[in-house]
Amino acid sequence: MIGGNHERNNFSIGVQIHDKNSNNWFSPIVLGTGPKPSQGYSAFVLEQGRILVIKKGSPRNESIWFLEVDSPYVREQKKLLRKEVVAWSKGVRGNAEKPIVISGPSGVGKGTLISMLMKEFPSMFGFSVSHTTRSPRSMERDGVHYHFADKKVMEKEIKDGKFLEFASVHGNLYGTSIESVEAVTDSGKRCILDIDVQGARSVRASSLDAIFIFVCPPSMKELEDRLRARGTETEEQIQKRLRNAEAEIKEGISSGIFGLILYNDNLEECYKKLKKLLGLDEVTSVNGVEIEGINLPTEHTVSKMEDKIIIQETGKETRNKIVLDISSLNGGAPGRTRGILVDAIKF
Ligand SMILES: Nc1nc2c(ncn2[C@@H]2O[C@H](COP(=O)(O)OP(=O)(O)O)[C@@H](O)[C@H]2O)c(=O)[nH]1
Ligand SMILES: Nc1ncnc2c1ncn2[C@@H]1O[C@H](COP(=O)(O)OP(=O)(O)O)[C@@H](O)[C@H]1O
Repeated sequence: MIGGNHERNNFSIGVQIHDKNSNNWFSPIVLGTGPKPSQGYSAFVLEQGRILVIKKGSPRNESIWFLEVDSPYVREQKKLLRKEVVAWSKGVRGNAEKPIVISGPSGVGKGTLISMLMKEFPSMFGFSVSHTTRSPRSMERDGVHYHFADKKVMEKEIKDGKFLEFASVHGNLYGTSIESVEAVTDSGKRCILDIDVQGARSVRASSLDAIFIFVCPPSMKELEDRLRARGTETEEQIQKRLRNAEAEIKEGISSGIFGLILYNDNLEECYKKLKKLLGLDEVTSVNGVEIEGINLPTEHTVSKMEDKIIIQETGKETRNKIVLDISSLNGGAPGRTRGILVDAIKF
């Protein structure tokens, strides 16, 4: 049962599950940010364990939602949390392209390449801001480069299921919170994750459908030079990072986690290759492609024909129709956003 909760001024709608066998109602753990209560809803049970919820009278990009009740993502979370779990995903227009995981040894140039990508395509990519227990470098800002976290607090949040993945790297705890990925995908942008090989392995084993890129240095000597030239670590920290680098490179190249391997010798050349891998080499526009919100007429009727949902405007002379192609559901991050193809037909 999905329902509003106006009386208690709780501004998100609640979910309850009815167990037919025991005739009991219970409240599952609800992951993701759900829709706010509205005047009316239409709902359809879809294949793959999802319920499509369409809200009436909603502002732009607030009207299409999926409650995932038995999707692969939800099944995985149920196992992890050992409780009943459901997850909200927001429907966004377009393909909600796959998130990009970038790994590589410290100092290889991951951060530099990601900054170049975000600068050239600001509306296309968003960075997943990780949590870490390491101290900030002088140029780093909390909430922008990392969420600098207290170890105890972060460990508790990991236990509570708030993290997509986490790992201990160079003696500190690092992790990607569900909320960080959600913040990027909710804005319709393609998410970039800069995480280590262990984190990439966890993401690979999860149901997050991502592409995996490993960045390699031209040599260990060059890696050492870059780390020293960056000047952000003490000698002891540099030594630790170099010791870890050899194992990381070996695993990165031979584990089969990474479908794409990129050598960062000449920076400009490497950046060009990265753009080519992401299919961006032909893109000349600075703003790239935007995934637009889905804008529905306030007053409408909803019907379902095979795998199309038809939303028809009512109460006006121009009766606009919007067709959602639910067979097109793909990409995005489960439990956050789902891409959906939308056709608008004007009469
Ligand atoms: N698993 C995991 N690794 C992360 C995360 N965030 C950063 N890392 C990795 O932690 C390592 C150290 O990162 P950082 O301290 O910023 O140093 P840098 O790589 O030398 O810039 C790098 O390999 C990052 O890719 C995360 O959320 N999860
Ligand atoms: N291809 C390259 N050639 C020379 N220096 C580079 C190259 N790529 C990155 N750098 C420099 O190497 C240092 C480490 O890069 P950074 O992006 O911080 O690495 P990471 O995020 O992988 O730890 C930075 O000072 C950066 O300017």
